[in-house]
Amino acid sequence: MVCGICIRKSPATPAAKFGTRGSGLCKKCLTDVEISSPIQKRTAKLISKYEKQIEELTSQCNIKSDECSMAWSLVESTNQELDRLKMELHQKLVQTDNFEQVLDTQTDQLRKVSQNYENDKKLWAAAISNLESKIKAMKQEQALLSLEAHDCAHAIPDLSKMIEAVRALVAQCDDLKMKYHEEMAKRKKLHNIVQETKGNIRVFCRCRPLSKVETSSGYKCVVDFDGANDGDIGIINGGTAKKTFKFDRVYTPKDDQAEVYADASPLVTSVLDGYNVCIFAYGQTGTGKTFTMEGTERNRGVNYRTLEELFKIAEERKDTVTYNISVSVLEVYNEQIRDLLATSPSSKKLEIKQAGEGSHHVPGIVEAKVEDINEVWDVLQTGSNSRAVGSNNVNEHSSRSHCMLCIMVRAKNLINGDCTRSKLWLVDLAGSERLAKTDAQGDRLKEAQNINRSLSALGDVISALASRSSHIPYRFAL
Ligand SMILES: Nc1ncnc2c1ncn2[C@@H]1O[C@H](COP(=O)(O)OP(=O)(O)OP(=O)(O)O)[C@@H](O)[C@H]1O
Repeated sequence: MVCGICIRKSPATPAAKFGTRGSGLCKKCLTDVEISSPIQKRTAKLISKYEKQIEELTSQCNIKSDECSMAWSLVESTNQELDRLKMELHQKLVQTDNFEQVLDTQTDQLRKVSQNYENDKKLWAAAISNLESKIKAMKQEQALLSLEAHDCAHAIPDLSKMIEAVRALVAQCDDLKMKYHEEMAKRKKLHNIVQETKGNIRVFCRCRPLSKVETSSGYKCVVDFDGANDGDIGIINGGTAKKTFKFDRVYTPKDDQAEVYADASPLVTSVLDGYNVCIFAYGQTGTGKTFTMEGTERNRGVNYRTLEELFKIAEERKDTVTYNISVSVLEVYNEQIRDLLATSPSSKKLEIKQAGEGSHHVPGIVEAKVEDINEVWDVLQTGSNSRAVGSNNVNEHSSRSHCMLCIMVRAKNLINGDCTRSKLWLVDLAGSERLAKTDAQGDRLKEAQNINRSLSALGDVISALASRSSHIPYRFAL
């Protein structure tokens, strides 16, 4: 800070004025006192001296006053300059503050950037070290590969020999494959020729053992199995001569389900080869048709074993043939066909239509696609349940209805593209006993007549087929 100093001219004080006549004004009492002449002279001298001094002082004072004035204006201009500088300083301070803020922000940013940089640096350092170790490993691998390549280069002549050998093997394999397929085709043909030679129609006879009830009631077996191995059975009927019947094969009561199935088994191969096959059980009520075809859970019959074999062979052939298998189950009762797989009863009457020579189908019947034996068994259970629902007494009903299981096989040979369609019918016919013996009336009579008609028509068809007749009377059945 610069302070201002004000210097002014002092007002004229009443100084003692001395008269010319030797008197003067006393300063203390301001009275005019008489002054003697030497004093007067000395006083005048002093006065003159003082006056000179006063003049000098006054001029000095004026000079000082001018100097002061100049100094003052200097001070003022200095103050103004100072104010300006202050302002400037203030602005600079504000600017500095702003700069500081900007600096702080930039410092923060810089710190963050620097932190990120540090982090990135660490990451990159880790990545680089990782890459370095990978490069090292790769270099080692490359060195090993170089060695191997080096070895391989030596082995190239051997390799060429091996390639030649492999080519020869592949050619041999192709040749063997071709031969295999030729042999397979021959086998298929021969297999089916064998089946035909055995007879397109084969009749097997199975005699069940006497049941406990029959034994305890005193019944005795009247069948003579002496010629069973040659397909002969004799019926001993009281005193009359033994009647002998010839079959393709006879199963005695000792023969179990597996033995019975053994003869049906080759027919499964025929079905998968594209041939139609029908296996049916015919006989009086209670003779064991259902036991032979269906069997029990512990003692499976022809149906289950056939299907099991069918899927087994299909699986074995899966590399060369794809099979598409579906199943239909129907019941024929009183000349009416009932679809046992239909979920809702249909008002439409199902009919058998001839699709080609010896080939028939039932339009509208459910064909359930099956992938394995378990699925087939589920389908069969559905059919069986449906049969039970259709009757109050399923056993009583079943012996008077024909139950037909149809397995449709569509095959595609993956090697030559050949496609075949074939059907396997497994039929449990109605009991034939009532044909001759029943004296039933009403509904039972109608049932008996229908069974009679259908079994007789079946007999006609079979004998026409057996005699290779030009006309097969399929249309009389149903
Ligand atoms: N080979 C056999 N060994 C043991 N038991 C058998 C044999 N065959 C049939 N049975 C038994 O005899 C009884 C009658 O058999 P099944 O019901 O199969 O006769 P069916 O001919 O089908 O009769 P239906 O014509 O009434 O349907 C059943 O209890 C069955 O278990």
